Amino acid sequence: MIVNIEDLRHRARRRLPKAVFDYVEGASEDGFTAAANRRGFDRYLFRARSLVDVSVVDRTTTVLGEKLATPLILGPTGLAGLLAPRGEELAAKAAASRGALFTLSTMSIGTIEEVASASTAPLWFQLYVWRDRGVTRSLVERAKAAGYRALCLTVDVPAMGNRENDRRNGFTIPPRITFTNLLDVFRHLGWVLRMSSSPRATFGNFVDLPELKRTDAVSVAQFTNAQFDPSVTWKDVEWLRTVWPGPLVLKGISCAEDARRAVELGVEALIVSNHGGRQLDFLPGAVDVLPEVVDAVEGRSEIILDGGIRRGSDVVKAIAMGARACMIGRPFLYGLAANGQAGVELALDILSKEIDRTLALLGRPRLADLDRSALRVDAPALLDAPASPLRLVEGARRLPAGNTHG
Ligand SMILES: Cc1cc2nc3c(=O)[nH]c(=O)nc-3n(C[C@H](O)[C@H](O)[C@H](O)COP(=O)(O)O)c2cc1C
Ligand SMILES: CCCCC(=O)C(=O)O
Repeated sequence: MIVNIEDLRHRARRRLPKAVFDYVEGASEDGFTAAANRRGFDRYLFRARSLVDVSVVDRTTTVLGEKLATPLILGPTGLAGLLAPRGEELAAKAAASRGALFTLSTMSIGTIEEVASASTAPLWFQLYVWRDRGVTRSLVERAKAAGYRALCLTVDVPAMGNRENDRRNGFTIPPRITFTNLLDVFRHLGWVLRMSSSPRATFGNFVDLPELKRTDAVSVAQFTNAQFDPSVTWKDVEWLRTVWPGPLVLKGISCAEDARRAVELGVEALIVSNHGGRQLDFLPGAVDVLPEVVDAVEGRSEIILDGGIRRGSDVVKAIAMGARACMIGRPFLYGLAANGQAGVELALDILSKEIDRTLALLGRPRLADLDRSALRVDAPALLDAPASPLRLVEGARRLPAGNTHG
């Protein structure tokens, strides 16, 4: 029986070949940051108020003017179409049916156009800047033509993180059957059969790219390191402003200085994120960095927290700290692998119901009622530990009141 996100994870693990599950689950190097994304939430405890009328709970919010029925954004995830045929389309449909927002990765299997025509959800397009600016510009123009609402530039991949499992597993695009994974593939014939109806097993937005045509199988790191431009700077953010007319979002902000710089350039939303612990290891947990960024931005851009959300209570904590909404990656991918569109809907329902229940128990029936006075930072052992990442976010201890959400 599936009652929470962890149950969905188990189901996904059973249904996917090892190399595919490991790609989804994988963190970089020692996995410190991926674990810190979860541990970070343990430092925030609630201050509940009693005898509040919670007969009506309201978890609606707006993100960049878009009204959402739940404060959840499906994050950009490359190769989601390997978890279920037309996986990105299914996830975008699930977002539409639950009033959430969907972000399509540059590195998706479904194309910009396929996903836009499959779903009525508000869509963002996530951009990686290619060495070939002609390719980059054409991605941006395609996203504009297909009606994506915002462009989300990911800024934490100047090089692909060191995902050692993918190397051990020999994970490639398209996936290959090798001597080492033969038995495992045989054990997952259901997946093989399901995937046989997939339109392709490679990056859909680049099927015409000679590099993809020439090579029959490449590792993700090989391909992305060859294509992504490591020289991208703030100048490129300014350039994107000239080619993209809509709101601009930066994903992967992890300190106050960058947040301020983004605000100066008029970036409409910032995603506090460490890429789910898949990039630079030994960054603090995303929620540990959140107060620093919220305090630096002072309400001039919207802030989204991304990384480690597995419970509705995590979402409530992030919003109380000053985020407008949360982005999720693996939780909806587990759902997608477990049961396609219905699985993603289940992941969204589980989190949304947990949010509702938490708000009721906390005595804050509306998301807009949340502020830092709903929290305590109450883990003395962690607070006093000299190496605690919390030392980096001194502001978190002060917990000033004031609604940063509304
Ligand atoms: C399988 C997988 C693929 C991802 N691909 C991308 C991507 O193409 N672009 C991007 O900006 N982030 C990508 N991410 C990062 C997610 O957008 C998000 O930041 C991260 O998953 C959040 O952490 P969580 O999984 O704990 O929710 C990917 C994450 C996963 C798990
Ligand atoms: C598949 C290309 C890379 C996607 C990515 O950003 C990630 O795996 O985290």
